[in-house]
Amino acid sequence: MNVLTVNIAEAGYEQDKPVIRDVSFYVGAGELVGLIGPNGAGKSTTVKALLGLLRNVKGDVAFGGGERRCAYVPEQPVLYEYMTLWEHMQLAASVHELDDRVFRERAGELLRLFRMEQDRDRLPTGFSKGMQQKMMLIIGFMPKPNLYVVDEPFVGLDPRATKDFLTLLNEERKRGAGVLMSTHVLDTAERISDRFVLINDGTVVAGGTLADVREQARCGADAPLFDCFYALT
Ligand SMILES: Nc1ncnc2c1ncn2[C@@H]1O[C@H](COP(=O)(O)OP(=O)(O)OP(=O)(O)O)[C@@H](O)[C@H]1O
Repeated sequence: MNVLTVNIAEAGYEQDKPVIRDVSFYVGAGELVGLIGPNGAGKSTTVKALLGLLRNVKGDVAFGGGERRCAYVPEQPVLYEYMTLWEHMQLAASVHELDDRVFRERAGELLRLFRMEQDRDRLPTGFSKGMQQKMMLIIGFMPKPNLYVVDEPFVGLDPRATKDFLTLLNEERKRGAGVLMSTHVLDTAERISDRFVLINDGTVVAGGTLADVREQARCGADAPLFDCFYALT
């Protein structure tokens, strides 16, 4: 079963000025798909298009797996200045209609995991960049969705937080959640992704497993993802 199927013919910010073209891929239940490509290639535009945040989209996007469809973890934290971490978490819980017992249980686990228990009643404007990013992850993980769309998670997180995040993501994948992860950190992407979608200049230039991508890039059987990326872009 696919938790996400994307068939975008065209999408962009202004009418008749498409930024991406012919972008098609899927994310199966339990799969992690790495969305990779150079700066300005169209990764964020693809993510915005599939989340329904762009007006000029031609094509179809289908979410599978029933309720609690999708959690989006943005690269730039989105936060309310006058709300504490705990209040942000409560807001997310109410948006996703979690009942209070489930909310408290998950909220406690997530605060513990990301070592933010001491910070729950603080305003996030006083948090470091990494702490703000952890806050976005906590909020994203709370509803236990079928699909996670995660934008560049590795840049602000320290090694310990990265490991905790990946551990949690793996647990979620075992439960059947799929993940679409946009990133520039290719060695990590290579290690954790089941498949890749490589975007360049607004369109998909390669896709599939690492072996598929190596073949499409005419790279050798041991070539790292970085070399394939370089060859294809
Ligand atoms: N709000 C916007 N309005 C108009 N054009 C935009 C807007 N945001 C991005 N673009 C254009 O869309 C193209 C693709 O940008 P996009 O942000 O999707 O790239 P990206 O692959 O996410 O890059 P990066 O790795 O740098 O984040 C670029 O040419 C960019 O200038």
